[in-house]
Amino acid sequence: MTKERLYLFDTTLRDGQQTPGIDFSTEEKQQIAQWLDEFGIDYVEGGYPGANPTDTAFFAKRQTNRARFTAFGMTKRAGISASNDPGLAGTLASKADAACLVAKSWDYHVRVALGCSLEENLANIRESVEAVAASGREAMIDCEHFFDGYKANKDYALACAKAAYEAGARWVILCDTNGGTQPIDVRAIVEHVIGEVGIPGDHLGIHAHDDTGQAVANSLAAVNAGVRQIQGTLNGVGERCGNANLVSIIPTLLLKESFAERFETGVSPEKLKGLARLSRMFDDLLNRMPDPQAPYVGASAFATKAGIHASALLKEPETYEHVAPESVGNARRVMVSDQGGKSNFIDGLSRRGIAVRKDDPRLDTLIALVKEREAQGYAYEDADASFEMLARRHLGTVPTFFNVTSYRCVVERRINAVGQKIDMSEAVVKVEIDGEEKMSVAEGKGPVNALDIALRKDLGKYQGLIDDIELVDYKVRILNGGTEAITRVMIETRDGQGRHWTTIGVSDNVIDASFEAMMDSIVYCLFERLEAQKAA
Ligand SMILES: CC(=O)SCCNC(=O)CCNC(=O)[C@H](O)C(C)(C)COP(=O)(O)OP(=O)(O)OC[C@H]1O[C@@H](n2cnc3c(N)ncnc32)[C@H](O)[C@@H]1OP(=O)(O)O
Ligand SMILES: CC(=O)C(=O)O
Repeated sequence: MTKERLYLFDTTLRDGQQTPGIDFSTEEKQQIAQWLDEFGIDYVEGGYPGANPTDTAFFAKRQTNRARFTAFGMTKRAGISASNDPGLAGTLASKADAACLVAKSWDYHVRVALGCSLEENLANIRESVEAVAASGREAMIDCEHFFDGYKANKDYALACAKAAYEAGARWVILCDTNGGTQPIDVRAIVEHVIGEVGIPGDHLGIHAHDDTGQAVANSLAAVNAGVRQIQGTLNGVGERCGNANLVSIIPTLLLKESFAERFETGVSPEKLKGLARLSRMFDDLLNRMPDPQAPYVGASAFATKAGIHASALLKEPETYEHVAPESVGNARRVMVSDQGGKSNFIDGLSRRGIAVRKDDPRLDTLIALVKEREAQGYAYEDADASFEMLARRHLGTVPTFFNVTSYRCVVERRINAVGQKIDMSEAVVKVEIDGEEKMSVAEGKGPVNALDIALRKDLGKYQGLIDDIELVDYKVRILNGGTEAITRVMIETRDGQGRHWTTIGVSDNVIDASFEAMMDSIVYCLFERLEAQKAA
């Protein structure tokens, strides 16, 4: 069966820029446009030339190689010609291949927001499309509030779409601007536009907002009804609750039979394997934590804690995975926690090179130990190194490298003669190595930092093995309220080769919890490195 082409239109750099908290620089726009272009997106809407200096500068040259570089704009205002309209002039002066102009298609908006007659707005749409086409660019019209407009005055909304199409628009995009339309209505309205108005589906697009959490569903409903262009953004950024998330839509189109057997897009299965990376690079550029539960690409999208799931998953991954994680560049994670059974633990241990048979009684006692410690406040699912140390200690394979015989830390605030506050934290750690006691003293920015420095200052013969490690993240969580609270500390450590590991400590004393996590981190590092030396 011949597949129909679906066109992907990305508006991260335009509607995404309307997201509270997002403000791209020109360099960031260039980087994102390059990612989208290489990924196989058909249209990259780069912004609104003429509206601000960043977008005007961005459109001073073509920023994509393969994708059509698209400028946003709005239809000309009433009372002036297209050639004299300053807004349209910015769009037409740009180096864009295509222009997507927003047009009012809800009569209420024409009256209230534009303040012109319904007929004048139709003329503005026609003349603006003609001006774009005459400039040699591909013309597109975003029919703003199309679905709300259709419900309020069907004939007028349709007249706007028809005016754009008949004036030569390559694409007429039906926008759910306020994001409140339901998939069943999107489908019925799009079918009506195609069936009764006569605009073919391969000239129609959908632009959906996520105000009811259904922008992806609405986009797919529109495709099922016949549209062949989908507008959306990376990770669903966009005004208010965001736009349709292309990072969810694209794998659905490529991997779900009901779409994959009917359609093809510019994204190849090979490129799709870079989807998780693209999504994470974009979050990184935004300085945001990736959403672990993001469909397809989140760190938890193919993770399981549940013992019953892990048991089946390890026999046949398809039992609990709707698609293969590798197809989108993600990975399966079978985690160890109080929700796990033998399957989770055997998998977790074997990934760390620890072989334990299912009938080994030490496996049952290790599981019981983890569950008991999780009840006390530990959480091993993200503390990989502490889990490994716990398991290895339980199996009797971790030597005692050193003993901490005591530690102390002091926090002092002094007020000097001119009333300035001076904070000082000092720590003293005593360790015993091969019968010899060593004492280290350090000052730091706070007590945990001072303790960290003191603990790693002099570990005698082991010092060379830990010189390149540093504490890169420190998280504290209070597990119950009040001054008697139990505190959980998670520490992330990195070494000179860029390897990371996470350890955990739990105590009713935050310093003690921190110290436990730091100790696990150092012991884990020594264990790994000495084992590697033995194996070499
Ligand atoms: C649904 C969407 O997401 S549409 C995209 C929305 N994005 C943006 O607005 C971001 C970029 N916008 C801007 O930088 C500015 O709004 C500009 C430069 C475009 C215009 O700025 P200003 O000229 O100062 O106008 P202002 O922003 O106050 O108001 C918008 C004007 O556009 C008019 N307008 C709105 N939509 C349209 C349209 N489709 N066609 C013609 N005119 C329109 C409004 O009636 C209003 O005109 P008025 O000032 O005569 O009342
Ligand atoms: C054009 C647009 O962004 C909208 O209607 O939502």
